Amino acid sequence: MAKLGIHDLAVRYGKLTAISDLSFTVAEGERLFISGPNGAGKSSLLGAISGAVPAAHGRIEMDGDILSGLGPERIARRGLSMVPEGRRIFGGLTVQENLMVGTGIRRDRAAVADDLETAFTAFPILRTRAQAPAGALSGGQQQMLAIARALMTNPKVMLVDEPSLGLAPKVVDEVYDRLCSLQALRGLTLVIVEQSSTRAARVGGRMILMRGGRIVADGDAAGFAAADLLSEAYFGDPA
Ligand SMILES: Nc1ncnc2c1ncn2[C@@H]1O[C@H](COP(=O)(O)OP(=O)(O)OP(=O)(O)O)[C@@H](O)[C@H]1O
Repeated sequence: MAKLGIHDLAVRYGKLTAISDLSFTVAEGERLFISGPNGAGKSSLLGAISGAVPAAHGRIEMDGDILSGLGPERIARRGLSMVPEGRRIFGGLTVQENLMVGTGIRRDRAAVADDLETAFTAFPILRTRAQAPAGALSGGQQQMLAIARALMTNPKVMLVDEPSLGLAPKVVDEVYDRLCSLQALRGLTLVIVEQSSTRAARVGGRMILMRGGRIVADGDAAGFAAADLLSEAYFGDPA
């Protein structure tokens, strides 16, 4: 059974259709990149999966259970967490306080302590800066904090919206290294919005290319760089 199933999804904002007729599945442990130009509907897709954006139509399933309509908190409880675009960390809170923010929904306090330790082990800089205000971290460190915070709800599926945004290429390398190690360690299923298809090809995985709220291509990220599919998606006539 697929870990995630998206069936005939549509998202609308008033009269504007951001996503229509979108269907795909994600296997357990898969790394899926969602790419495409600005306004393609990538963030709306992640929003719909995480429950932050209501679907106008269609069905979203995790492990065969319907998530649609549950709302973000109940979806998070089921094991799906989101690293939002722009990180959205709380600059005035300490690094450790940021990590603890989402754990209120968990009753297993001993496991929360274990997960804090895992986060600190995965991102040693966060341990070093645990009591520092999160606003004092560099952009790359804030991205690590946002990823570590999403881990604190013990997810099985993690959605990551544009982790590269505003970061230098070397820092992006480091962010992806950590993300991939965590994926291997935890058996996570990852869905990552990544504007740069070259980056996706370098990291490796499957890639779905969106344009105008629809899927225009779906395949191995490494294969995309060579094909004309990308320029077609970015510059060709809308489907
Ligand atoms: N809250 C909103 N209200 C109205 N329209 C919205 C809203 N959010 C997104 N849109 C519109 O929906 C369409 C898809 O936007 P979305 O942000 O999902 O695309 P995207 O591929 O993530 O783009 P970007 O890379 O610029 O973030 C765009 O036309 C956008 O202007």
